[in-house]
Amino acid sequence: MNFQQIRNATITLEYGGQKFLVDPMLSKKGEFDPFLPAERDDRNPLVELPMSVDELLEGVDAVIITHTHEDHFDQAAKDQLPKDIKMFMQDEEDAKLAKELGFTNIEVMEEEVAIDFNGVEITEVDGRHGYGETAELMGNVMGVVFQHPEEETVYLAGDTVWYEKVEEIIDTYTPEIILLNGGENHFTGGRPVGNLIMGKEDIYEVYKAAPEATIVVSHLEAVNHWGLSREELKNFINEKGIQSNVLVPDDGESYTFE
Ligand SMILES: O=c1ccn([C@@H]2O[C@H](COP(=O)(O)O)[C@@H](O)[C@H]2O)c(=O)[nH]1
Repeated sequence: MNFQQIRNATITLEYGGQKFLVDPMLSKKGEFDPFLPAERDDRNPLVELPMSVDELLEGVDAVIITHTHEDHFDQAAKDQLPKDIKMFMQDEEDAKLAKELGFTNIEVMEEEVAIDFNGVEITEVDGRHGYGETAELMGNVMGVVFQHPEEETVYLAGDTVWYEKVEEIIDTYTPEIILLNGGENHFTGGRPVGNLIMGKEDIYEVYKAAPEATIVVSHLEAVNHWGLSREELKNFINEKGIQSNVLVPDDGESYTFE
C-alpha cells in the first residue's frame, strides 16, 4: 500500500491494486476566497499542489469525496476530473450535486455497508464535523474503511472530531493505519463554534484508542482557517513520545506500508 499526501485533505492511496484519489482540491494557490471569519484571510488554497494535475490523476481508478465542502471538492476538481471517472459519495444529496455537474459514474455509499471495488472492500463510516450545533451547521461527512486480504486495514476518518463513534470504529475494524484530518480548523465569529476537525488532543485520543496503529495526519496548513501547524503538532507528539506512531507528512511526501 502506498499513501501520498497531496495537499490539505487531498491524498492518494494505492491499495489492493487500485489507486484511490480522496477529496480532490485541485485549484492553483489563491484561486478561491478565504473561509471566513477566521484568523487569516488569505485566499485559498494557501499553497500550490506538489505536482501537476495530470500527474496526480494518472492511474486513478476511483475518487472518494467524503463531503462536498470546497476544500474537498473544489471548482478545479469539478472542471478537471474526467466526467466518467468512478466516484464514491456519502449520500444522494452529494451525488445529485455531482450528477448536475455532469459526472456519470457515481456510487452512493451506505453507512457500515461494504462495497467490493475490484477486490477492495470499502465501507462508509460515520464522522462528526465539529461538536454540537457546529456539526449540524457543517453538515454530513463520512469516513471510509479499506480492507483487502493482502493489505493492512486503513481507516480514513475524514473531517471529523474525536467522539465516541471514532472509538467504536477503531474497536470494530482494528485498523493498522489511521488517516486523520488534524488541522484544528475553526472560525472566529462565534458560529460555528469550536474546532471543525481534529486537533492535537483529538489525535492523542486516537493514539490512546489505537496504540499499535500508525496514524498519518493530513489537512494541515493549506486553507486559511487552519489552527494547528505541522511544527506545533510535531512538538506535541515529541513531548508525548509518540513520534513513531504519528506521522506528519509534507505535501508530496509518500509512505509505503507493507
Ligand atoms: O462561518 C462559516 C461557516 C461555514 N463555512 C464553510 O465551512 C467549510 C470549511 O471547510 P472544512 O475544511 O470542511 O471545514 C466551507 O464549506 C465553508 O463554506 C465558512 O466558510 N464560514
